[in-house]
Amino acid sequence: METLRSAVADARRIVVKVGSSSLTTPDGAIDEDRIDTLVDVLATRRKAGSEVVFVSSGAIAAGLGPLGLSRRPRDLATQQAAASVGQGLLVARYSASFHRHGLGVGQVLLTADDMMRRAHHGNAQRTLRALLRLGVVPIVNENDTVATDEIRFGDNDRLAALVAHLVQADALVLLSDVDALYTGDPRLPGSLRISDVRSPADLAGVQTGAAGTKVGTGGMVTKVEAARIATGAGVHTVLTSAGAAEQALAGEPVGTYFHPNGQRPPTRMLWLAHATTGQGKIVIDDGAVQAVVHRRKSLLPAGVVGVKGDFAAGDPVDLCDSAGRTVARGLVHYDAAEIPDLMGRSTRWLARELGPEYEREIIHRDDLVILDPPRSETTRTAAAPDETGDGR
Ligand SMILES: Nc1ncnc2c1ncn2[C@@H]1O[C@H](COP(=O)(O)OP(=O)(O)O)[C@@H](O)[C@H]1O
Ligand SMILES: N[C@@H](CCC(=O)OP(=O)(O)O)C(=O)O
Repeated sequence: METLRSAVADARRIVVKVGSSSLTTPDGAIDEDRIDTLVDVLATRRKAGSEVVFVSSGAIAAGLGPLGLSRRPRDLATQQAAASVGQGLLVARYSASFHRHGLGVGQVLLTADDMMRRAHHGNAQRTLRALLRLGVVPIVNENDTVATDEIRFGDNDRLAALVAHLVQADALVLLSDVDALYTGDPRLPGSLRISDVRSPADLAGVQTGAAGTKVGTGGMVTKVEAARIATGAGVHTVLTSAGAAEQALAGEPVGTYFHPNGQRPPTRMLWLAHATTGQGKIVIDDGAVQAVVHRRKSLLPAGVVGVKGDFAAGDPVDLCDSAGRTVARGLVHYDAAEIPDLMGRSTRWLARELGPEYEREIIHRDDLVILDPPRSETTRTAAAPDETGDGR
């Protein structure tokens, strides 16, 4: 059944993401022909009246050639340097390519850390809306030069899903070097194309491997996760190859179509759940699990039984139950070093003994997101391949 694919063709606001492998040549240069072909499709859609937000990877890959590097570097600083060189070249190329159609572009670089903080989140949303209103095509990437290992996405698939939610897009199209999701690694015999995913149950038994090239990062794992985030927020999602972009945007039965299956939750909470990594852990007792998870209350010092890691007030931290499962994530109001003196105490006692400023919650409920189902490990899923990664 392909009928809902027409929603992609009809989408008034659409996010299109393209991966590094579809934009650059194996020797680390920008593939100008492929960029022009893709831009032709996006520009045509824009001129037909839809608002298009373009999430493009490829900064690191495009910086490799000019820096004389043959592979994605191992260390973060050199990756960031490559991104700094490549991002400028990439956007210059896009700018020239969209200019052929009389369209302007605007560069938008985001960090996960920024997006979950209320003020920054609002700024990014306003800027993207203004760009769309002005008829410009926003070109989004992670702000690689400032994102550190702890806080960065690494892959752009989840970033695209969260941007789709941020701009309230109707559809998300993920373009890669593979034409669809397969039941297993498409390079292996016997793997079959999956044309529709209606719910997570349709993914049972599907083998999603790591990146297939030396420049891509997330592989299918992050694309499927991105589709889950987007469809869970009501966004129609298609995964296919960059070469099939035109057909995908036209609602034709190419690639894999992920049916929307949820409502839009508050955007900032989505970023907190999917874009951040807990900078430490706070262990809470069973009563606090009940209060926070089931009754959606703030976390008070009385329910805290342990603290791990070295975080500062304002950081995202994971809340763990006594079995060690991460049940929630939130922006903490205290430094890690302050918490041992507070835990187990009532806020009234703390205010009396330490002063009124200690009457505040450990995490306010407005800054808390419940992780359902609970996670046994931290959320990072995408590990960037380095010089030891397998190239093709
Ligand atoms: N089940 C699967 N279905 C499709 N592709 C898969 C699957 N498992 C692993 N892959 C690999 O994932 C790769 C795409 O991921 P990646 O290299 O990160 O792309 P991009 O740079 O476009 O983000 C494909 O080239 C393919 O080899
Ligand atoms: N922000 C990075 C994205 C890294 C990356 O390789 O992402 P992807 O190709 O989408 O798996 C860049 O522009 O190089």
